[in-house]
Amino acid sequence: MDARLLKMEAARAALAHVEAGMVIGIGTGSTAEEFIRLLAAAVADGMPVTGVPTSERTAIMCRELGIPLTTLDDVPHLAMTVDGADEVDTQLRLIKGGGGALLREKIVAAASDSMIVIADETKLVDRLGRFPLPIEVNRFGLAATQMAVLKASEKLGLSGRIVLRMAEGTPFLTDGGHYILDASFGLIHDPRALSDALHAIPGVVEHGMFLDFADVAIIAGKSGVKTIKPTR
Ligand SMILES: O=C[C@H](O)[C@H](O)[C@H](O)COP(=O)(O)O
Repeated sequence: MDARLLKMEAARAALAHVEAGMVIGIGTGSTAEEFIRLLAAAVADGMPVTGVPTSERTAIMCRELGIPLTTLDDVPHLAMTVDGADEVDTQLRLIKGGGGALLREKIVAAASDSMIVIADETKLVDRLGRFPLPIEVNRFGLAATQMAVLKASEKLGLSGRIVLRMAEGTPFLTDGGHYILDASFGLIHDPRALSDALHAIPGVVEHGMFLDFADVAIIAGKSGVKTIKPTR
């Protein structure tokens, strides 16, 4: 079964959690886009649902497909958010931000009663860190922030390349107008310590580790769809 079909299966299972009248967060990325297509079909069939998009890219797709949208300014508390991930570990800690949407995704997830993660089985890992960690940083003082990230990670015994994400020859800009540093630290032994260290750096806007966010992960694999809940 190809990856797209698996993503669709996970998205289909997530749609079963959506109830009429809900306002839900809508994630970003290729897996979230499978969910958006299915949600749009449900809306076209008369299901009253409103979405809060986690990126401009998601907003554009939702509008094109006729999903009604609102913002956290109008609805600051959501029933749930459905989103993909770059990595999911056994405790349902995530790495997100491969598409650069991590900040809005985290804000929306934090405003939601529950976060449902949808992914194909290639995203499941024993320990986070195979996927480079996206770190969203303010454009001001980039080199100083990059050095501070390096020093903080070295203190935690992590090493690896930290590179500025580029897009078509220029630095990639997030929806919030920030840069992304992609940090290839390798396996992250203590995600909480790294999270705290990154949050202590003034130029760091947010990082892509989602710790204690996901309530359910719906993982589609060759042998079927399974639902994982955190052990915390
Ligand atoms: O910034 C992007 C998001 O965090 C995505 O949810 C994540 O990168 C997974 O994307 P995909 O479903 O395309 O693998």
